[in-house]
Amino acid sequence: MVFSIKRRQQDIKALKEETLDVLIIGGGITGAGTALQAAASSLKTGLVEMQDFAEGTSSRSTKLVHGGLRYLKNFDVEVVADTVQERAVVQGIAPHIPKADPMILPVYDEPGSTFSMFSLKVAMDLYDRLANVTGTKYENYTLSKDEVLEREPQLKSEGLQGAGVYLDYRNNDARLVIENIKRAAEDGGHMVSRTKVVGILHDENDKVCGATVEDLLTGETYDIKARIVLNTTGPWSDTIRQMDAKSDAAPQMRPTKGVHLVVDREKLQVPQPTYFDTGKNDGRMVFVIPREEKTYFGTTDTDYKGDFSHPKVEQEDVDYLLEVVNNRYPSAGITINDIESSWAGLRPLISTNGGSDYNGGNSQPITDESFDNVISTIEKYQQGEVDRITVEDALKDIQTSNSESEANPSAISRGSALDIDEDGLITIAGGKITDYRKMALGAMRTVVEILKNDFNKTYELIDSSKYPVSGGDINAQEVEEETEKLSQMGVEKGLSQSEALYLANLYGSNAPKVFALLDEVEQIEGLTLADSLSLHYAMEEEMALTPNDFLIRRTNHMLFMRDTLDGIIEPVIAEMARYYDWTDEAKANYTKQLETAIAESDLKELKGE
Ligand SMILES: Cc1cc2nc3c(=O)[nH]c(=O)nc-3n(C[C@H](O)[C@H](O)[C@H](O)COP(=O)(O)OP(=O)(O)OC[C@H]3O[C@@H](n4cnc5c(N)ncnc54)[C@H](O)[C@@H]3O)c2cc1C
Ligand SMILES: O=P(O)(O)OC[C@H](O)CO
Repeated sequence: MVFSIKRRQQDIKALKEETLDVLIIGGGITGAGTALQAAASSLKTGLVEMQDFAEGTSSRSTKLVHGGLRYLKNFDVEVVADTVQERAVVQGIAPHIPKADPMILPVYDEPGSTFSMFSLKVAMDLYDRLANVTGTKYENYTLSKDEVLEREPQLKSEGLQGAGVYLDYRNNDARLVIENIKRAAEDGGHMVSRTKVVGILHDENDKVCGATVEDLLTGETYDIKARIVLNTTGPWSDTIRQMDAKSDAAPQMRPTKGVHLVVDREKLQVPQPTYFDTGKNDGRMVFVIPREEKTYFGTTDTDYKGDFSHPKVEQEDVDYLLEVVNNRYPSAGITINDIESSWAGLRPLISTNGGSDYNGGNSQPITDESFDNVISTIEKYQQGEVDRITVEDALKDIQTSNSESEANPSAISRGSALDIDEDGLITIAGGKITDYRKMALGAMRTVVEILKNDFNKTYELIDSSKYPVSGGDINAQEVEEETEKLSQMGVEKGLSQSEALYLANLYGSNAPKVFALLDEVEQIEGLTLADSLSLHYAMEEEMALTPNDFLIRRTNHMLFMRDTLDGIIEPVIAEMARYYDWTDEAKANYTKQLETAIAESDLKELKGE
């Protein structure tokens, strides 16, 4: 399958001429996952994305596939139940992407601790039980204070009580999006980036029947006709609904900004993903995660009102995260000058989502007393000391705290909501990357029901829990062995072992297609052979239209390989200019765009450089 600028032109032609079953607005993980299920189920499917695929929130996450252990404190059990169970499903359909990587959660005796050692153990047991991890090699366990310090000698020992260790997964968020998009395209979906919805179309009955879009590469606008329009624009969800003149939906989104900073691993050595309270009694927890030869940490969680396409890292974000991390790792002494790269993203939170209802509830966070009472009651129930009624009574007696959630974004549920407006526009917003498939399934069930009832068109949905994304056709139980075998195919084609393994890890079952490019692609001067192949694969099979697309979202060069980035900018731009036959002006514009992105990621302005 070719997924290049040539395919883009074919898809645009089809979008102008066909009436789609479903038009999806937004090419982040929610839209991509929905498009995969729609196209795989043979619906006439189109998706338009105004930026690059995943350029919104879905490339700016903490890059975990996780259940959100801390959400249990808000008693968001349904969100945790859905997400923690989905981890294994996502790993099963995209085995080359999420990787099991147990999280260590140190507990300190300080005001506002999310967990005590006791409640942490019960929460981890609940977490494992919800995900059927109990009794497996990844079952949770606790560590004494000394055992924690043995693993993490840089960690602050004062007040440390011990730690819990429980299963979660690290993820490549942007790659998960593009592999969903590629699979949808392979199955006949028309997936078009740099195409912005600028209007919603209605029929004579004031029902939504498509959208007007602008091709941001050519400036052309055209109409796309569709039986159903699905709004999966995350933080922009209200913007789309407000664009719809027939929609009377009240705004529901409460986007909050989250920032991550990256330092060299030598600066901050953690053996595995580490997750702890900020120590500021603010209801926040922060991750510190090893990735390639770096360590990244985050996040903040602050209400945001700026340009959704361009959330920036501000001084107060840096100050906050440095204070938290230097407090937990006193010997690290990290300063802004140690920061090599960074990113900021917007959570698509739903403001009414205060608590446990997975699809948009409205309870508030519960008091510590209620939380501890429920935890101890569950513990007694598990020991057989009390019956189910007692547990149910404890749940019924939950007292919610004087609602802090107006002030505290971290107390807002990470659940999602699916809304259908009067004119038929469907919006699915909120949620997380981890439960994207379930969110998409919820949307697709609604879509096929409407197609059947209103258009007499019947479709059977595929089982998306077993339908691999592009690159996911490898045995999920033997990822390492299969990746090793794939890499050997690269070695046989002349790649070094390390380059072949790098490409096999990145592309999964698509790696042989990348290796096959060796028959037609010469090593580009200034690039490794692996990067030469990767760049051509990104342009021919992953719709990488700009240097930023390749260096930030198709690979980790910008964020986690900053040391070598400067040396490859020139040859990457030159090869893309040649491949796309850019004018000098276009080449200058893309160069400027990349320089700006790098300067922002480096925090050049904040460093006073
Ligand atoms: C700091 C942070 C950390 C997080 N960490 C994690 C994590 O580790 N694990 C996890 O599971 N979740 C995490 N999340 C949550 C997760 O990232 C989001 O829930 C998810 O990415 C939202 O995806 P989406 O597709 O709904 O939105 P987006 O990814 O934002 O996609 C919406 C898309 O719509 C496009 N769009 C908007 N308007 C238009 C228009 N008019 N026309 C065409 N296209 C348009 C935008 O360009 C954008 O690409 C985190 C979020 C943040 C902010
Ligand atoms: O939404 P939060 O506060 O759990 O933060 C997101 C994490 O960084 C990873 O999901």
